[in-house]
Amino acid sequence: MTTDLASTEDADAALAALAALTQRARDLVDAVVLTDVPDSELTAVAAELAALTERLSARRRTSPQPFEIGPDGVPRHAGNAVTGSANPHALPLVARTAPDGTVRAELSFRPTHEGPPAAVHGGISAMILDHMLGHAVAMAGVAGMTATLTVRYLRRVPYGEPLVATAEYTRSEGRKSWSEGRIALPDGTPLVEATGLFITPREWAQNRLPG
Ligand SMILES: CCCCC/C=C\C/C=C\C/C=C\C/C=C/CCCC(=O)SCCNC(=O)CCNC(=O)[C@H](O)C(C)(C)COP(=O)(O)OP(=O)(O)OC[C@H]1O[C@@H](n2cnc3c(N)ncnc32)[C@H](O)[C@@H]1OP(=O)(O)O
Repeated sequence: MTTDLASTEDADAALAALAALTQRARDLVDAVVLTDVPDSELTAVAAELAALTERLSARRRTSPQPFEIGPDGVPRHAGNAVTGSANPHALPLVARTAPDGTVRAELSFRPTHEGPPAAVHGGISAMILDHMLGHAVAMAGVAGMTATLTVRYLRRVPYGEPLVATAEYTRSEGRKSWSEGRIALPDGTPLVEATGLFITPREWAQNRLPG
């Protein structure tokens, strides 16, 4: 088994293996957050984890898996902190764009995302909305960096329950574009709303996308 993603022939298999490892790492984080085993067991597991970390570090990249446009024309970014299949920090969020340009993702937070007791941290909700709003402007053909993000927290965001995030591009003026979105209960009750200004850096506007 190789982890050398430079070889296109092995890239898909390596990415699948990395995604499987990443999911194990998420499961591990969840187990750490919720564990109630005795101290002696915590110490033993910590020693095993140190050994595993050393094995993974035998070969290290200098940055996460890159942003790329897949063979299907769909952008993917395995290393992304929100969507990345190869990033344990990612939910991962799977955002889909409808023909009308609306971006939609079904998601469920976990106890590891707790901020206030029994609720999701507001910064985590903002991160998801930042991504959703950024995705909406990107799908409108005006990808940009977040310049401002205004978040309104309407109701406590639960974890462990199915939720829906949606976002729409609203308008552009030159290199500035705006979008809006929300995280809601499946019945449409909004929990958090956001509006954002995204600015297309000069070099992207000249068709030099990042990556
Ligand atoms: C990361 C996206 C990759 C996209 C790739 C393409 C396709 C992808 C397809 C799907 C991808 C799916 C989702 C993508 C989702 C992304 C969401 C996450 C995005 C982030 O998580 S991203 C990290 C946080 N973000 C930053 O790290 C920004 C740091 N910053 C800068 O990189 C620069 O600062 C920049 C570029 C913002 C501006 O730089 P600049 O040099 O182009 O701007 P300049 O000074 O020329 O200003 C031009 C006019 O904007 C006004 N202006 C400037 N800044 C403003 C501000 N902050 N607020 C209000 N107005 C502002 C000026 O006042 C002027 O206005 P006016 O023309 O009216 O005078």
